[in-house]
Amino acid sequence: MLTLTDLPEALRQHVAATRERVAALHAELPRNELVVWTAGNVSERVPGTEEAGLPGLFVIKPSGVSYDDLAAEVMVVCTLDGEKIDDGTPARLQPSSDTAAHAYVYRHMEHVGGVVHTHSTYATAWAARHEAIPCVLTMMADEFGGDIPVGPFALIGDDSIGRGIVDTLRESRSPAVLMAQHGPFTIGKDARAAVKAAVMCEEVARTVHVARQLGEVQRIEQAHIDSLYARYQNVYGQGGKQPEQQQDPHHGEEAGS
Ligand SMILES: O=C(CO)[C@@H](O)[C@@H](O)COP(=O)(O)O
Repeated sequence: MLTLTDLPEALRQHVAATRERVAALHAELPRNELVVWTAGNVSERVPGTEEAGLPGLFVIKPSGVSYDDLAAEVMVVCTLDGEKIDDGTPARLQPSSDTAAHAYVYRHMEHVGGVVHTHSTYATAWAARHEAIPCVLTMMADEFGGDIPVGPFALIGDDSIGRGIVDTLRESRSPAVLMAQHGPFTIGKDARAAVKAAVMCEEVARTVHVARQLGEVQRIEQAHIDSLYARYQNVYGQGGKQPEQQQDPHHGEEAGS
């Protein structure tokens, strides 16, 4: 078993910083009303392992622990096979029950640095119906680049959920997938981006549901979706990229391709 204290100092510092980020980001789940009790989790890939010639690692919350108690020192460090390393936490402290799903995503989507899972009400209601959320809002085009897809029903406990997430998201620009009759999983370049996608996923799930109560909704034309997505992903905010820097952040290709 890999032992944290045996790792190079630089990597130990990366692990410590990742633990701090993942612990802090878990507070965003109840703050944004995405979870009840402990029903949600955040993980982030530890940077620098490849450079050190070591196996990939990621940090995830311990299973079933209250968000009030999720300090950095109880964040669990796992290999990309989902195995807990000797990370300084008590041996009895088990990683999230979704660790296998997060690990599968990290093994099969190298550009992904963060994964989030919630059971947020409106997104989970769409998942209960096995129904993709149609791209009828500019905010959906901005953040999801189209519809939010549905993934297959899969039981927890092996690679089934992770495989369903990856197989679905590989066919979509969306950073969110609604796993049928379970709930949303989101990805991002880091854990913060994945938490943002989870917040936006619940927001648009609610808005589109309300709109459909009022009447028919109409999907935005694909050309407009592509244009909105390219702008938001590459120009929005303070970090506007120059044309040569622009790419699709979820898939590493040219935006809009
Ligand atoms: O849906 C499930 C369990 O069925 C989990 O996603 C949820 O309860 C969160 O579990 P963890 O506390 O992360 O182990």
